[in-house]
Amino acid sequence: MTSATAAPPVLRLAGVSHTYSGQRRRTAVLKDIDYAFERGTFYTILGPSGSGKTTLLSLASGLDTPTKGTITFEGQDLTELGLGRYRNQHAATIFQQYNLLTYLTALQNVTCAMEITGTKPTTGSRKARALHLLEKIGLDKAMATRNVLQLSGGQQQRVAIARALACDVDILFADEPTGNLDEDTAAGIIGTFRELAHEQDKCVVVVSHSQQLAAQSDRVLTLRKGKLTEQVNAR
Ligand SMILES: Nc1ncnc2c1ncn2[C@@H]1O[C@H](COP(=O)(O)OP(=O)(O)OP(=O)(O)O)[C@@H](O)[C@H]1O
Repeated sequence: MTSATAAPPVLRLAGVSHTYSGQRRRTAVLKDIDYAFERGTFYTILGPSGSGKTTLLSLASGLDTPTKGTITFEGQDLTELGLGRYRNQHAATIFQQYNLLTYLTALQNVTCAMEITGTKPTTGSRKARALHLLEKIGLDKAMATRNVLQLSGGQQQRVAIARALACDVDILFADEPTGNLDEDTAAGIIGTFRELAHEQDKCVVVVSHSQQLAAQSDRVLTLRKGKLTEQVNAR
C-alpha cells in the first residue's frame, strides 16, 4: 500500500505577529497567529474595528511582511517565492479603497490587470473576457467604457471586483467587498465568491463586518485582541 503525502495548505500563517512602530509607541496588532487556509473554501474574517483585519489581509496578500513568523504559499515562504511574484501569479486583492487606475476606463482597468499578470482567457480576447465579467456583476458596455471617476462608489467597487476575478489566481482576498453595494448586488457578489471556491477550487478570504456574508461562507474566523479563532459555520 502506498501512503499519499498530503499537499500543503494553499496558505499557512505560522507564528505570525505584527507590530506597528510609531515615533512614540508600538502597537502590537497580531499576536502569534497560526492558521492554514485551504483551497475550495470561502472564509470570512470578522472582528471589531481596529482589531487588525486589514493588517492580516495585507500580510497574507503579500503587501507587507510580518514582524515575526512566516507565511507560506503551497509550502514555500512568500519571501523566498518573492512577494511581487506571489501577488502577480497567485493572489488577487480587492481593496477597501478599490485602488483603480483613475485615468483609465473600467474596461481598461480590468484588461490592464490581465496584461500585467499575464492572464490569458481560455477562449476569446482579454477585452471580451473583461466585458463579460463586468456585465456579470452588473456593469454594461456603456459603463465599462466610461472613465472610472465617472462611476459611483458602488460601481467602482464592482470594477475592482471584476479586476480581481479576471486574474486567474489561486487565492482571492477582499476587504469589505460588499460595503458599498445594495443587497441584491451584494448577494450576487457573494454567490460569485462561493462559485470560485466550490466550482473552481480557489481559496477566497474576505474581511467584513457583514453577518450576511459570514453566513454564506464555509468558515468564519474572528480576530480579537490579536488572536484569530475559528467557528464552524452553523447553517
Ligand atoms: N500603518 C500603520 N501604522 C500604525 N498603526 C497602524 C497602521 N495601520 C493600522 N494601524 C493600527 O493597527 C490597528 C489595526 O488596524 P486595521 O486597519 O488592521 O484594523 P481593522 O480591523 O481592519 O479595522 P476596520 O474594521 O476599522 O477597518 C489599529 O489600531 C490601527 O490604528
